[in-house]
Amino acid sequence: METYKIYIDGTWVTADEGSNLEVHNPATGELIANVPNGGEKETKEAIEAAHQAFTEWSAVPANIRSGYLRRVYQLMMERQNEIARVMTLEQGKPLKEAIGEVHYAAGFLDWYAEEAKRIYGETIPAWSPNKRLMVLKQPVGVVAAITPWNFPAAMITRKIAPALAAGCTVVLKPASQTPLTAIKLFEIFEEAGIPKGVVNLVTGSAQKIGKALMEDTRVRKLTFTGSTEVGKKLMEQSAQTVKKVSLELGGHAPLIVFEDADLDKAVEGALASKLRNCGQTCISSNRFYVHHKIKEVFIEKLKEKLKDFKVGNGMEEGVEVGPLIDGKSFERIKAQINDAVAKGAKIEFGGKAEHNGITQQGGYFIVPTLLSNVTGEMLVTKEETFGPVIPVITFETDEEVIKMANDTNYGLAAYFFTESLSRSMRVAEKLEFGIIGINDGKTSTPQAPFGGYKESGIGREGGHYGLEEFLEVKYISMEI
Ligand SMILES: NC(=O)C1=CN([C@@H]2O[C@H](COP(=O)(O)OP(=O)(O)OC[C@H]3O[C@@H](n4cnc5c(N)ncnc54)[C@H](O)[C@@H]3O)[C@@H](O)[C@H]2O)C=CC1
Ligand SMILES: O=C(O)[C@H](O)CS(=O)(=O)O
Repeated sequence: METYKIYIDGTWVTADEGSNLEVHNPATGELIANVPNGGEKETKEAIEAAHQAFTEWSAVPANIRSGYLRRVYQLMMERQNEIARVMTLEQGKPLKEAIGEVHYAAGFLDWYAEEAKRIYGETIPAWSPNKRLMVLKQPVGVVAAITPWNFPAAMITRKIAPALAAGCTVVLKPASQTPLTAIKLFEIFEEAGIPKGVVNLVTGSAQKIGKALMEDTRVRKLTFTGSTEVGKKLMEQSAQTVKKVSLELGGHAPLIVFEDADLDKAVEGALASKLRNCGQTCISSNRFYVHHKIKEVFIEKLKEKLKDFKVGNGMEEGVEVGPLIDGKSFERIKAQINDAVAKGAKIEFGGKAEHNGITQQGGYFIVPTLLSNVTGEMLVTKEETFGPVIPVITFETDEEVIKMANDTNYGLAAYFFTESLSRSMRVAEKLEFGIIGINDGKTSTPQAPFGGYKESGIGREGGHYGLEEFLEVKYISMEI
């Protein structure tokens, strides 16, 4: 069994205590690797390395920093099969989807290699003839990045690419379920020649590593992707040293099918936004609001398509829906389905939840489950699902469905299908969500701002917005 190392100050090292964390294959439960169980000591060493490297790295000319990012992009694309295979082994997503994620993740390097060269300041006309006013953009400093298990490559590059482009240095703590993809990326960072201390990787106790990062005044920025619950905890901890924060948190996306929708487009969009990564994404549609006049035909069309989806081990040819990440997710989703049925929902398709019983660390599969007669009293309409469940709720008027769609503390993504231009603008403006898909269930792309309203987070990642999160604005007033 391979035991990997963590990357601190340009060196691969083990954890001081010598203990390791196990990594399991969620499709089979088998143990696939060990990684260092790092804690406060390793985290402080990583922060010191990033702090020491910052002065030099932030002074590297933008076009040189851009060159490093470009080299990382090239190496990721050359190694895409190797990275994808590791991702499927530790996260479970089908290999084809893993390749897609590597391309998406590399896309942030491609985008920020260019953005690095366009960090412009400005001059401002002074009101006094003997004054000159100007604005500089400067890197915020040492960045703490904490990432989730569901997109083990893209959530890392969506943070590290803009951070390096801005001239920041980084300490990353990846999810304990998916450290191997992070290690692959750091092998590439090293091969691309990124100077020692600029990027640092620590695996181990989330609480200990998080606490050390949040308490340290040298860490000036937290960028976090994960649950709203953990995001709130980290936001509280970062307040003690007033760090800048970017939080990409949970979601509970509505998907609305209006009476005039192109139903084939709506079915395609619904499945794309629902079954990607087995529904384990923060922007997956969670609530399907369908106009009552087209509900039956929509459900029949969905059922027809669902029959084609093969559930199984992501390494197998043709599998499109992999396993859930762990037993906790499996139990939560089963409970949501059972709660809905107990309160009157009908299982139109799926509903079969099976565990191959090998270990508690894996083998959890849920067949995509389509529920009708769903009402607002059911858990599926209130709690984030993070799994392949499609609850269908009917509506009659635009005002009614917008009210229901907005009735959540989340505000990340929302989708709707209509052929009316005026309805498109009216509804898009009234939905309280940071990402809106109109006749489109696949909205994520490196050049666009990703982020949410309300308890789905603070700040944006991607596009030029994502770079601003790692920059300070400095105002200079000069008397001449
Ligand atoms: N808005 C977005 O872009 C995304 C949101 N999510 C949300 O995250 C959840 C699922 O992902 P998970 O990884 O299970 O979320 P999670 O919040 O449990 O973990 C996310 C990361 O935080 C770390 N962490 C957990 N407790 C911590 C603590 N006390 N201090 C420091 N770090 C800590 C974990 O080890 C992991 O690296 C879902 O709610 C999903 O909606 C997930 C991915 C993307
Ligand atoms: O973890 C997630 O859900 C991602 O942020 C969604 S995406 O950006 O990979 O689409």
